[in-house]
Amino acid sequence: MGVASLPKRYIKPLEKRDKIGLKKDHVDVSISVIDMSNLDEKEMETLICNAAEKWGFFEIINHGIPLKVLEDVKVATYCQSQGTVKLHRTYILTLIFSLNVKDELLEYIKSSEVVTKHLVKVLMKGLKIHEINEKKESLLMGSKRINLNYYPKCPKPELAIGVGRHSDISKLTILLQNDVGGLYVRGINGESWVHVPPIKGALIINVGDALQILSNGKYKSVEHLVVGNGLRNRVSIPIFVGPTPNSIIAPLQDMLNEEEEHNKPIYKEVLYLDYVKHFHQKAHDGKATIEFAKISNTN
Ligand SMILES: O=C(O)CCC(=O)C(=O)O
Ligand SMILES: [Fe+2]
Repeated sequence: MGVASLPKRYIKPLEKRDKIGLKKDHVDVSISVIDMSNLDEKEMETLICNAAEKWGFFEIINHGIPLKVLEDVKVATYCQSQGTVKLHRTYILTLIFSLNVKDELLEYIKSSEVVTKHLVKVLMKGLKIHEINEKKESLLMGSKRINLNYYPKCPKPELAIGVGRHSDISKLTILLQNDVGGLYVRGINGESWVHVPPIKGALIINVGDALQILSNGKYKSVEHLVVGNGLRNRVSIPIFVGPTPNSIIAPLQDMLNEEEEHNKPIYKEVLYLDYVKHFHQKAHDGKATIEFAKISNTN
């Protein structure tokens, strides 16, 4: 799939184009790559919590999911996309879960369970929350959704709509990408866009809005976007880990009691399903969704 010239309907309006890579001098730092096999628990906690606070994004390697499981799910996604002819308005294909990829997906989801739980535990520890009971577990990881994204090579990637600036609404996203690249994260200065380099066997982890709300803003869900590639097809597979739809999300009470500087809640109680609906009501628009949960007058 892919076309020789980009049809008009896929072209992003001028005012919506982000200046990726134009200010080379701004792209001077990168997100952390955390080796999960090579650290003691304390060091790992520090690195993970710092990355979640500062960048909202990090990559993990040696996380325990066999390389073969990761490769198989990418190949299955790629193969699945080849039979599909219709692109979205955005020049991406989000594939519907299909029987052809079922085994690989189930294996991937199952294998990702241990590392997901570990990350959640570490991130909660960073909020001084040491016990995750059943109720909290359903709030933190009660739902999982997996997308299979296929970005066919694109004649004018910088013009195509692609995945616009947004933050994820999930609690945590576990993202697998192939070796093409194109995912950019908002840099900590709030201006630049920083490329998330593909690393064989790595998973990208990012904080979603639900975790920003639960942590009362301590962990950041950060804007990101995807630019297609002129020469090669890209595949990405995010697992969105989040609360169950009927959960009420709000800053976690136990953390408000513990943490001095985060004592005052800045987000109100919101039904997660309402939050999801609010997100889907509009086109991707950076960090606008989280305003929905903000307490408007914090004085
Ligand atoms: O394809 C990617 O790398 C990221 C996609 C994404 O941001 C999303 O599905 O929320
Ligand atoms: Fe995303």
